[in-house]
Amino acid sequence: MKDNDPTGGAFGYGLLVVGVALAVLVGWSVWWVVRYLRADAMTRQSIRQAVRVRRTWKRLAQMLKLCATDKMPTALASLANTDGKPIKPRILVPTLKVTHDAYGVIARAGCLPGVGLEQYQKAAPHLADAWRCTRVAVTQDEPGSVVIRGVRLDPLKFPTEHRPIGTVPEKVAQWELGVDEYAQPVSVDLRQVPGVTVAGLPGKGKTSLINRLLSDWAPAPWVQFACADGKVSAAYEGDYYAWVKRMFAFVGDDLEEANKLFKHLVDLRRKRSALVLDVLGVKSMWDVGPSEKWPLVVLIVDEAHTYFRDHKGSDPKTKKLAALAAENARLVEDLVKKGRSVGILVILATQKSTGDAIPTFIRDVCPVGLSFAQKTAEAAVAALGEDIRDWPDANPINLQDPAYVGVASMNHQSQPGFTRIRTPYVPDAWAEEIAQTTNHLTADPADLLPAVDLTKEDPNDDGSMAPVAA
Ligand SMILES: Nc1ncnc2c1ncn2[C@@H]1O[C@H](COP(=O)(O)OP(=O)(O)OP(=O)(O)O)[C@@H](O)[C@H]1O
Repeated sequence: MKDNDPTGGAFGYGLLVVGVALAVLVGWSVWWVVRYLRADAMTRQSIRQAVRVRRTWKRLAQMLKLCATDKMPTALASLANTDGKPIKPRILVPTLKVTHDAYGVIARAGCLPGVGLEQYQKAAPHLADAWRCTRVAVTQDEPGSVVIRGVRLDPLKFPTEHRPIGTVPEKVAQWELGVDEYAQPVSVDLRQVPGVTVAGLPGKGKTSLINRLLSDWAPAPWVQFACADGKVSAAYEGDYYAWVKRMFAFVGDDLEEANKLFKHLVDLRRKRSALVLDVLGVKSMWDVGPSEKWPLVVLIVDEAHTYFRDHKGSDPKTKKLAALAAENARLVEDLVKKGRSVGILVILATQKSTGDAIPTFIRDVCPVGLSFAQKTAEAAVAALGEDIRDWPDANPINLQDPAYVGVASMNHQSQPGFTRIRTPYVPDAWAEEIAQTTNHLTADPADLLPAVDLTKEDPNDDGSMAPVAA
């Protein structure tokens, strides 16, 4: 009887398995083809690169000495070895999982006895050659494997754009900056940071960088902005015109006006210092985070040298300007040195990189520094500090090529070295849209505080006036 034929049943079952396997294979191939066809030209190249990397890995790993040799036979091999011949040592090839993005490949490679981070890092230049990458970096984020990032194209040379989404950022005071030389996102946590300096030759992207911070943060009720733009006499002449209504204060290049603004902010700093414990119940605002009632205050000082530069001359007008500049520097120093715990952040930008553009006593207390292209090694040092001399690859004097407009070198006091970042361009129209939809959030942070008497003298404060809660 045909129905009871066991070979027939096994055959049918086998056909079914083959059919399912074929269907899976076809489904998987279609998925890949669709993915490939939908990708842009750069990503397609990366997909082909990833296939090549996977295909050649076994051979390449052996040639680059990234394999290990296991001379000890396994129990199974010993059992199977009935003819008594010596058992061949096993060559262990590290596992490799490869993914891709527009810039190149990201591979996770397994570690083996004697083959770890150090060996992979040594092999990185050869991996770059074999995989046809501009750069390869090897890092380790967990024991047992390493991440190999290979970029076929230099992400620093590809201009990008950023469209702000107009919603409150998920993370408080997180500054999304762009991508590094391996196309990895770079952001800086500006909580607890009192000052940031931004330097660079004209037209290299300083304003666009600050525009992004404004666009991303403006929808948040926990932030208020003030701006001193030394490039213009009136707001409508400059880059921040669209933002004026989202700012509780704006001044142009008038030193006296700027002086008034800085004094207002120093008063705010002193009031907040007097009130922080009473109002927030903590000594530092960052213990509870900024809020609508106690917002983070961001002061942008663009073309900072306008307000601080030395005025030389003995006529009364020059003397007055010199005195104002000196006082401005002292006031801004106060904000940077004492503003952190009460939620004040100062961002200073300048085209000029000399000691009087951003006085070194202010620059050195700003934990984050960024510099776009610079013309001379001295200017790079003035912008980023002496350490930049030890990091020639990251030196902003190498960013003068027009392809690097929008690329900055950054140092952060919490980590050694410098990171080069491709910052995106934020077209004015997109920034204006955000400014318009968020200007109802503007409030002067001083108006949000209870009254404080700032005139009482505190004998413990070096003879200066200290505020006393009223
Ligand atoms: N991140 C960027 N990517 C690509 N192009 C950019 C970027 N940032 C700025 N640009 C281009 O450079 C021009 C000048 O940029 P921006 O005004 O930001 O420079 P700046 O350094 O602030 O100059 P200045 O010191 O004169 O104010 C922009 O209009 C834009 O065309």
